[in-house]
Amino acid sequence: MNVNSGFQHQENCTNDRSFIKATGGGAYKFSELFKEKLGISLEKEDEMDCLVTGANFLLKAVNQEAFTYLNGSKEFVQIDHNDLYPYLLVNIGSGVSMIKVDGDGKFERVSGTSVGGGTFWGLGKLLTKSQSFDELLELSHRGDNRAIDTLVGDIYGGMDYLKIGLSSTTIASSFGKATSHNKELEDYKPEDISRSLLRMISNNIGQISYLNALRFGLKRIIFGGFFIRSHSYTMDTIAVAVHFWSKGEAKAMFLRHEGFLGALGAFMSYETHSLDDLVVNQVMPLPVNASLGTDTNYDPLEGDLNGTESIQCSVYRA
Ligand SMILES: Nc1ncnc2c1ncn2[C@@H]1O[C@H](COP(=O)(O)OP(=O)(O)OP(=O)(O)O)[C@@H](O)[C@H]1O
Ligand SMILES: CC(C)(CO)[C@@H](O)C(=O)NCCC(=O)O
Repeated sequence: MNVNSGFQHQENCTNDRSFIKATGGGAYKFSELFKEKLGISLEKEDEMDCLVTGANFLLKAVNQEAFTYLNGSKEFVQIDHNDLYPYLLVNIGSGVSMIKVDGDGKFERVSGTSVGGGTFWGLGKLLTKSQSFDELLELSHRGDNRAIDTLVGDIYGGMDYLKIGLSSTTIASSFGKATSHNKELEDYKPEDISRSLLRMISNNIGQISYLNALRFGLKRIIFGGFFIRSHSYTMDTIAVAVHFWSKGEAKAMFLRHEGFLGALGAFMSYETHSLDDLVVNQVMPLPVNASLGTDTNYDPLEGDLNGTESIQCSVYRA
C-alpha cells in the first residue's frame, strides 16, 4: 500500500474526521485497521491512476529524473515535456503492471505479469534462506549465474550460435544446470542462486515490456516500482534485455524516485496539490518514506532511501 503524509483534518458541526489518501490493495485491505486503531479514514485512490500521475509528475517536475543504463553507466535523459507521450510505464512491485501512458490521466493498462518482485523475493527466500530482501539482493552482487544457468556455450560445446544471433555466453535456459542428477540445493551457492533468479526475472520483465512496446509502437519504456531499488545489476539486466530484443531500437529508462510513484500520485490527488498549483522551484515535502536527499551529488545507483528529506522540484506553471 502507498500512504502519504498529506494528513488532513476536516471539521464541521456534524462530522469531525481525519483522513489520508491511500492507494493500492492495502488501501482496501487495511482500511478497517486504520479506522479502528488510529481513527483515520483511508481515502482510496485508484492504483493505476496514481502510478501514472506519480510518473508524469516526476518526469515533468524533477530535473534529472529519468536515465538510461547500459554497460554499467547511466545517462540522464532530458525529456521535452511536449514529447513525453506516449510511453510504456512498467511498474515492478510484487507483480508487474504495464501501462501505456498517453497523457495526464490518459492511460491503459495493456499487460502485466505475475512474475515480478514478489517472485524474486519469495523464491529467493525459499531457495537461499535469506531473511530479508536486502540480504537476498546483496547475495546477488557476489553471485555467478553461470553455475546455475545453462548457457548457449554449454549446449554448443563452447561455441556461439551466431546464425541465430546468440553468443556462447547468452543464457539458453535459466536454472538449466539445476537439473543435474548428482546435485542438490545445498550444492549450489546461495549467491549464485540469487544472481540467476534476479537475471531470470529481470530478463523476463524486460522482454515482455519490449514486446508490449512493440505492440503499440512505443519507443520509450520507463521502469518503476520498489523492486528496482536503484540496483545496478537489476537495471543492467532489464536494459540489456530491452536492447537485445529490440535490436537497439527501444530504450529502457529508469527513474530516480522509482519506488514511490503510487504514493506520489495519491499525494497529487489532493485538490490543492495539482501540478498547476505549485510554484516554480518550490521545495515540496514528499510522502513519508517517499523522498530522497537534495544532495546534488546523490547517486541513485549507489544511494539508499531513508525517507526523511525533501526533494527539490522545478515545477512549471501551466
Ligand atoms: N526492503 C524490502 N522488503 C521487501 N521487499 C522489497 C524491499 N525492497 C524492495 N523490495 C521489492 O519490492 C517488491 C514490492 O514492491 P512494491 O511495494 O512496489 O509492490 P506492492 O505494492 O507490494 O506490489 P503490487 O504493485 O504488485 O501491488 C517486493 O516484492 C520486493 O521484490
Ligand atoms: C494486481 C496488481 C495490480 C496489484 O498491485 C499487481 O500485483 C499486478 O499487476 N500483478 C500482475 C497481474 C497480471 O497482470 O498478471
